Amino acid sequence: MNLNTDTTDYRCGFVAIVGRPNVGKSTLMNHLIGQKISITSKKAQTTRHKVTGIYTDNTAQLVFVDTPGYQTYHRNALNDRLNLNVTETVHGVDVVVFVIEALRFTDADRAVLEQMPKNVPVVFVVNKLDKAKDREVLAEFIANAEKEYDFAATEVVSAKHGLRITQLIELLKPMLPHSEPMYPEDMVTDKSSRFLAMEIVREKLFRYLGEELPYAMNVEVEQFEEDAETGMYSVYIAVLVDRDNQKAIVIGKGGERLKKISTEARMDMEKLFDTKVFLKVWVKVKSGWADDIRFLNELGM
Ligand SMILES: Nc1nc2c(ncn2[C@@H]2O[C@H](COP(=O)(O)OP(=O)(O)OP(=O)(O)O)[C@@H](O)[C@H]2O)c(=O)[nH]1
Repeated sequence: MNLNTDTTDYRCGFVAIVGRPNVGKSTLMNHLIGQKISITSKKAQTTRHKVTGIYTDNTAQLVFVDTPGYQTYHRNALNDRLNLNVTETVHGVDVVVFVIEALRFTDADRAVLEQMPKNVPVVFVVNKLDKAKDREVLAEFIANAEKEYDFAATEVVSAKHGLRITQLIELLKPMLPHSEPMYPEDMVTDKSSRFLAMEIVREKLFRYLGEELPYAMNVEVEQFEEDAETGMYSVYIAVLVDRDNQKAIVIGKGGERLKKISTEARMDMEKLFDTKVFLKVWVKVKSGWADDIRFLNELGM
């Protein structure tokens, strides 16, 4: 791409994607930037870290910050930290994208809206358009939902099916300040490979553990090395759980589950990093960690 960034017309700014768990924020961001960097799962509350995705074209650069789902139950140190993260993220951005599911506007959605700063435009994005077959019902739903907040604009999309994503980008552009791009044009994230490797393993854990997955679980990169000669990566990742029986669940019968998780994670990493990857994943027991603020700090959360 040849960027014509010396004109004063170029726009660049920060966009926060917010919404209650499971409305499709991560899926939306993946489509917005055209690459899978934020993890998605059928289960709620999978995004624990702020992930930055960057979209660049000839007229604008949109820097997306993905926020963890807003959760009002299960209060512990970890969730307090998550909620703090949402509030911190929406301050200091140029536009907020508030995502809901088509035909569902719940109290949890309202709770997220209540955190919006008054001086930042909020774009209302109705996701899962594919689930709203009756267009008249959808129009009525949107008209009612628009009464809940003074939105700057409204857009309907299907993140999963990649519908109307371009329209959303075009809608957001004029809301950003005139500025040169902040990041190089070929950059899609400012997260390190180390972080991305961890996110990939977390995604596989959520995918393969289903309902058995305890929320009190985290993933830690113990070692991440690139061979200077071959370019091959060696990645050592620990999965931290609360109890021995949870460790057994993650490992699975005869080690089958952990093997599947590791193999798929390695394949995803090889695609993303465009090199061969040696990956070792193991499970460690760490009791009570979800309530240990100092430990959260050590994890960089
Ligand atoms: N039918 C349909 N499903 C979707 C759409 N977008 C996302 N989903 C599904 O909704 C579920 C949740 O998507 P995520 O992107 O993980 O949601 P999230 O808001 O990031 O969730 P948290 O990380 O829990 O905050 C996944 O199963 C997605 O495949 C869509 O446009 N249509």
